Amino acid sequence: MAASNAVLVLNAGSSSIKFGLFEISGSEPALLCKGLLDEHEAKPRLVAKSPSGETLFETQRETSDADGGHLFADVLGFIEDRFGQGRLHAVGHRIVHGGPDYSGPIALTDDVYAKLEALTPLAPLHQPRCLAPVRAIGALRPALTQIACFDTAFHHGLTPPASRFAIPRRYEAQGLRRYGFHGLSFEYIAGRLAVIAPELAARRTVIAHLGNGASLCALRDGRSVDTTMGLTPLDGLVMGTRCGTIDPGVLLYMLQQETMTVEDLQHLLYHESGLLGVSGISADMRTLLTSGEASAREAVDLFAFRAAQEVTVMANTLEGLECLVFTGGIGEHAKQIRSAIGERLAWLGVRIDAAANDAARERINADDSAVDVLVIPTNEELTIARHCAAVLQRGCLP
Ligand SMILES: Nc1ncnc2c1ncn2[C@@H]1O[C@H](COP(=O)(O)OP(=O)(O)O)[C@@H](O)[C@H]1O
Ligand SMILES: CC(=O)OP(=O)(O)O
Ligand SMILES: [Mg+2]
Repeated sequence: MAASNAVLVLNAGSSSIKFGLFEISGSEPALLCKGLLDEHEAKPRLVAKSPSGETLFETQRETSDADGGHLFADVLGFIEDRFGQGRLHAVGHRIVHGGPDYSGPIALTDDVYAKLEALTPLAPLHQPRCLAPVRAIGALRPALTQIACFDTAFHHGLTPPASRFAIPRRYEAQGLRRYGFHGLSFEYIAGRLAVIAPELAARRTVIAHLGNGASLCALRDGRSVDTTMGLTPLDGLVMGTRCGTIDPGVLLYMLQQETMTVEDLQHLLYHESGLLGVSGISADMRTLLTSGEASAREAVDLFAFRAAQEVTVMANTLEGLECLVFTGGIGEHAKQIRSAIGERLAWLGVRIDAAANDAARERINADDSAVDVLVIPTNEELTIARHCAAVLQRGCLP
């Protein structure tokens, strides 16, 4: 029987479920394979690749099931066939909202699960997608340990005024505050920055995680001191289908003048707004960048305008800007977006080198830039695997 030393990591985002299988016997988790579970398609699909990107396994279901359970059965079956029965020791999950109670990873019990499920209204696009695999895997392999790793945990130390909303104080006592998200990505980037550019580790840094969801983190001495998402992952930047920061009067208008229900309004803000709403074409940055339509250009322009605007808000919290890091699907791959944001920040001394940006080099600032500008691919799965290894080593199991 194989040594039971592997952890399956599931990273359920708003537009995809990424997975990674890691061996956790050494000092750093080692990737065994990675892949994608695509349950959005009419025919749900699983693709597994080797660490170098060669396809190891691919399967497609003829029909979709409500909770994607078939795909989790497929991924567990693949792992057991390829890496040995009994090899899998635990499953680590990205859980988007940890609420006020969780400042670090925790083993999932029925009690923890119930608390996380109760947070669904604060992340309606994400929390059900993050929790569905927990339930499916619990039903398929009840003996497997499951561990929750939170997007909110990295921002847990945020303090007023950054964490505070200007509403009556009694609501803060009920937990209405800025939580922040994408923390597993920001944590990875903070750690990576300390390795690849230790001279920048103490600099005033803004990390721009630009993916289907998008947010910024103001980083001081490796810790989050401000972020653009708030109580929910709806705040801050323009996103694929989310509006980001908006005049709250618009919401009142929708409820009163458009006589929308709360459900309609939630759908409008989470699913119909952002790049999709403004372009009327797509939520996908790749599609918009190649479209010739004026509305696509305008959506892209608004995305970059708002991102640059919010970088200055983060720089204000940091009392300066010395380092800017791009990550996430758009941050890593869309050179046009990096250069558009850089141009809008020229007055802060940001200068991007066109050739370095085109080649997506790790460092893309020009020599005369007052701000170091880097592109660092994120790795939320590795962060989750590290947390799982720590939880398992501490023996903090249910
Ligand atoms: N080569 C590319 N050029 C422009 N945009 C890209 C490219 N590759 C991915 N993207 C964009 O990245 C976004 C998805 O980011 P990602 O971080 O993978 O999403 P998620 O939030 O689901 O994890 C999409 O808008 C996609 O169009
Ligand atoms: C929190 C969030 O917005 O996540 P994603 O980018 O996966 O949508
Ligand atoms: Mg993501």
